[in-house]
Amino acid sequence: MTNFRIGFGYDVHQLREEYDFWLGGIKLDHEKGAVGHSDADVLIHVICDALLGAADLRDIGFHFSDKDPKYKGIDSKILLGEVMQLIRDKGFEVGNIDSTVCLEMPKLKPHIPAIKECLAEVMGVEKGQISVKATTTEKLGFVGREEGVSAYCVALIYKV
Ligand SMILES: Nc1ccn([C@@H]2O[C@H](COP(=O)(O)O)[C@@H](O)[C@H]2O)c(=O)n1
Ligand SMILES: C[C@@]1(CO)OP(=O)(O)OP(=O)(O)OC[C@H]1O
Repeated sequence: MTNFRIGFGYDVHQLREEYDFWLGGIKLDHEKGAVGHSDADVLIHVICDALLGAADLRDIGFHFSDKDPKYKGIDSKILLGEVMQLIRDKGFEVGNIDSTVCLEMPKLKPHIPAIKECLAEVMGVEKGQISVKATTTEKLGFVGREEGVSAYCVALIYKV
């Protein structure tokens, strides 16, 4: 087996009024928020899945079941911290991650530095190892209708 491994994550959450909108560990000020068993932070969930996939450690729902009341409303930053521990316990460190959030509104551009800072702290890596990008879907599909938010992430990890 090589010292380098890649992983991929994809996730979707519904957007509804009267829910908080947590994304990348920060709370966005928006009229809609994401629905989930946890705080529904779609960006953190795809990072977790990419890291777990890279380390051959199944997926986020395997470790933190959405049927378990223990995780009801949980801050996804706690889950990401636990995932980092799992991959480090297996002897891996993060090379870099690259992610894309698909979201019609709000614009994420002004929030990217704060998101990177927050994720870097939770993961115990440098900000430069974390890339967060955003795109609309040009008003097409569930993202375009502002019914949901999706995200993709790839992660590179290596054996220390
Ligand atoms: N929620 C979003 C969506 C997009 N952006 C930024 O706008 C650029 C153009 O988006 P298109 O969907 O028209 O390609 C994109 O590259 C992002 O920089 C954003 O900040 N927040
Ligand atoms: C994060 C978890 C925690 O129970 O719940 P959800 O917020 O529903 O998120 P999802 O990505 O649908 O499933 C993964 C679960 O592990």
